[in-house]
Amino acid sequence: MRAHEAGTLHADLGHNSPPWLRAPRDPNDLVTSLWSTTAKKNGEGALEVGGVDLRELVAEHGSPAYVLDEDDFRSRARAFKLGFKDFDVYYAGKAFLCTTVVRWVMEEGLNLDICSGGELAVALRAGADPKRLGFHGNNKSEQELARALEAGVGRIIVDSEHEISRLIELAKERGLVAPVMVRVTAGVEAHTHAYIATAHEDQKFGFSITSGAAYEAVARINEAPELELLGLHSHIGSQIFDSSGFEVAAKRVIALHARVSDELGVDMPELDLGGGFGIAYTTQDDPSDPAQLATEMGKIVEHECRGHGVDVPKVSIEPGRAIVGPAMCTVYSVGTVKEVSLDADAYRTYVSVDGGMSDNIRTALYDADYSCTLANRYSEAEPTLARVVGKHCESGDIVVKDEFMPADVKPGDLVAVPGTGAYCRSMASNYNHVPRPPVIAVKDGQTRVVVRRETEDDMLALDMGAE
Ligand SMILES: Cc1ncc(COP(=O)(O)O)c(C=O)c1O
Ligand SMILES: N[C@@H](CCCC[NH3+])C(=O)O
Repeated sequence: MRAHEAGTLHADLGHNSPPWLRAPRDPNDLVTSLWSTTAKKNGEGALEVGGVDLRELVAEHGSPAYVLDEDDFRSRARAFKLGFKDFDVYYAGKAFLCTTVVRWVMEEGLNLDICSGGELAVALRAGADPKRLGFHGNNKSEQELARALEAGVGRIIVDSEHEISRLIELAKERGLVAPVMVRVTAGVEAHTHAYIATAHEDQKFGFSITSGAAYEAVARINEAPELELLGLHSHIGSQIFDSSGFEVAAKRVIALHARVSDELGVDMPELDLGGGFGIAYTTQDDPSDPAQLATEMGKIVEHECRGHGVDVPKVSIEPGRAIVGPAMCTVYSVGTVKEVSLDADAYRTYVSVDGGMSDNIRTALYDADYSCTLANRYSEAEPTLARVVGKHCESGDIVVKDEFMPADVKPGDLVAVPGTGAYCRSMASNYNHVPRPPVIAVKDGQTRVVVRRETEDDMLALDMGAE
């Protein structure tokens, strides 16, 4: 390994590294704001989460593994519940869902947002009260809708005229009344990656307020005896820090809410402003705390409702990432380390780990930034700018684009990546027939496997030609 002086590495890479990256004084230090609350380095420099030394966790359960800090998850859920005390809080299960998490969510007094028959099945298997479920999706099938109706799901968020027709038929056949919200598009350009923004006009979700489609959908639902109109639903996107997007969306949605009251004489009892609250993946992200968000959102809603002369409806939100994201980290084992020359003086250190884009697709898909730390030992070595990559057959198989790691990082070391709770296990794949890692809950020095590691037999079980 070439020797480097801390502080010169950034210059070495020139335009290949982000301008905000600075070599840390000590690459062993944990940037605690990026980690779950119980994460710390012990006397030997090994990472502990929930009182569990990750060296021991890997010795027992193997790597890679997602490590879920139960206390952290519960305290973030509770912070939303308490911060948004006048709201209903729906945990967005798409971020990460398993039966254990459904039970934690219910125990902490939150409701649950689901968006497929599969997520509904997990919620029901966990014993969730169906009334506390909100069912999303732009293309729910007849079977999914029928199952939701029969189970008694508390709200179905309708997203198209076809779905309204489908639901009327299904409810009529069953002699039921379906409680519905209307997903509207507020025409907001949220400041986030294009693939995770959902309130601009040119995308697949919702009924446009601007075009009049949202008003027409509401009027149609209001006329249908098989449907109970609960209210409007807006979700502007994900990983959002700038509250102006929420403000503009809330104004437009409440204006529609008021128009419905004026012209149809219907005071819809509810209003959902969605999720999307950003978390810190690197030191560049500065998230707001739930109480502050609640105050800001509550003020906007009240101000707008007062301005329109309508009663304030029961407001709900749907945070996913902000609850589970920081509660999990992924621990990997290093397999190979390589120095790659970029030009005359610059090079990059590639640290290959035993997972990659199959357990975290976000870097490849959204150009997302992550950070990491050496998790099994203290190192005296100086920091070197490294790129943590996976084991897949893609050059875009990157887990952490840029991070300063001790220059003596070597095969057999453990590397842990914080902030992997949301949209990592839930978006994991079997690419290259790599089995998906387990989710291991940690608390008070104990581990509990809440989702076991996938095996080759699990994968081969689907292969009808296998013996
Ligand atoms: C309708 C809806 N609600 C809630 C969420 C949760 O978003 P986040 O995990 O960013 O809070 C999403 C995902 O973006 C969503 O589509
Ligand atoms: N999957 C996205 C979030 C969008 C979720 C659903 N609307 C992410 O990883 O950031």
